[in-house]
Amino acid sequence: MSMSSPHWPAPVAHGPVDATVPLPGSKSMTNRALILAALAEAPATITRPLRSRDTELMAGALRALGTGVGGDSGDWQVAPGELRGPARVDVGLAGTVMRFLPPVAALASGEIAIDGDPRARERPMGPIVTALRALGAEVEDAGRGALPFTVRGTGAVPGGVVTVDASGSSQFVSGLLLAAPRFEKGVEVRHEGAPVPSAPHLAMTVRMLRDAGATVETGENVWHVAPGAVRAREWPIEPDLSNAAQFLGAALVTGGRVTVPGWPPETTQPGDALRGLLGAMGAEVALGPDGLTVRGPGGFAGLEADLHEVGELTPVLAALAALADSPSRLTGIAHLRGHETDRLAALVTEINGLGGDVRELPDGLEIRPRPLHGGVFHTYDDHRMVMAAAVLGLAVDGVEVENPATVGKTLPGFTDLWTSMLASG
Ligand SMILES: O=C(O)C1=C[C@@H](OP(=O)(O)O)[C@@H](O)[C@H](O)C1
Ligand SMILES: C=C(OP(=O)(O)O)C(=O)O
Repeated sequence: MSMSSPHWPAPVAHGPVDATVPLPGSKSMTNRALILAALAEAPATITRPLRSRDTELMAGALRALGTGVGGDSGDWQVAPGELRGPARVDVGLAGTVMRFLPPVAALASGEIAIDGDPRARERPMGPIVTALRALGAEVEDAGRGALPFTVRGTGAVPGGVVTVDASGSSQFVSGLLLAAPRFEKGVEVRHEGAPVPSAPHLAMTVRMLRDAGATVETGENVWHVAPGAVRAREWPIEPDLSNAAQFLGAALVTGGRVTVPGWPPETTQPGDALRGLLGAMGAEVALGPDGLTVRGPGGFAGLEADLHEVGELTPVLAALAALADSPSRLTGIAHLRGHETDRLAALVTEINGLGGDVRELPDGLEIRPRPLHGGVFHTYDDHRMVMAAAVLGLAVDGVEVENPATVGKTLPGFTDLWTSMLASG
């Protein structure tokens, strides 16, 4: 369970920010690297990993299965071991752990009991459970296709072809693919259903598998991973570009400048789409050797965008939209109802609670800017609700953020980073 903490008064910006904000590593890359390193033939190092609740949970889960994951606060040294139970795995509220770990547990011998936070039991899991069974693993649940469940491993999984409906989460596909080289026949995942969200995250899975020496072929709604060894290699982790959203957004809200150093010239991270999205809102965006610099011209426009591929950017973009000069329409994000919380409902309730005008659409949000007032902003154990609240607080006096510590899911030092950014204005 995440700890709750006293309300955080989100600071108002009293002038344009002018700051360089180095960011910790990507959650999505760190948790993929941990899985691939645990499945590899030899020890390897993950450099500049994210150390946060979600990644510590992944490290803990892999340790519980017999993997060595060492290193106090910086790099992680991963020593693959024989995967075995009995073990208990806590996935917290981490989508990457609840969807990526069970296929690894299926490779272990013994019973692996998997559970998480109360909300984790409500997040969609059915396609992973059904697919693992179809691939030859034994999974015992209460018939709900949800957490908690137990994987009874025999030390090997036959693998083969499986059809899933991954319209609810790309992580169903990624989870099956990441462990697939170690399945006896490899795995071919075929998707049937409404479109799979989060294409960049799928590209990240394929890229990192290939970086580990796996043979991966992809087509439309089909991914094939051949059986084979997973190569040990160093995993350098890029800064988390999705976690850049609120800092870069602060440049837009205050008419200031924010630079995020280390922004990769080419990446599979969805946060890279911020360049185009913030540009469409009127930001001046420059990618160079110093990193990504965003400058706000003063006022800024709303956004009409399909965020299906970059859903995790929604909470911060919605907060920006509430402060913009014109209305916004964010679509393609029905699947956010299954995220840390129902993000569409949470954003409507909390922004409207401050006097906003946000309406829920079948697949998104319509946001009409209005003068906002202070009040308590509830965060529903969702790190990105804390980030969204901070953006609103830049321009609205008296925003009190409930349980700010929940931001530690992916960015434990957030409030300090935020305060330092404002201090350097
Ligand atoms: O694979 C990943 O690392 C992720 C995939 C996405 O999940 P969904 O496709 O469920 O939105 C994203 O929202 C999540 O934050 C991280
Ligand atoms: C949806 C998110 O996380 P998770 O990996 O738990 O799905 C997110 O970080 O916005």
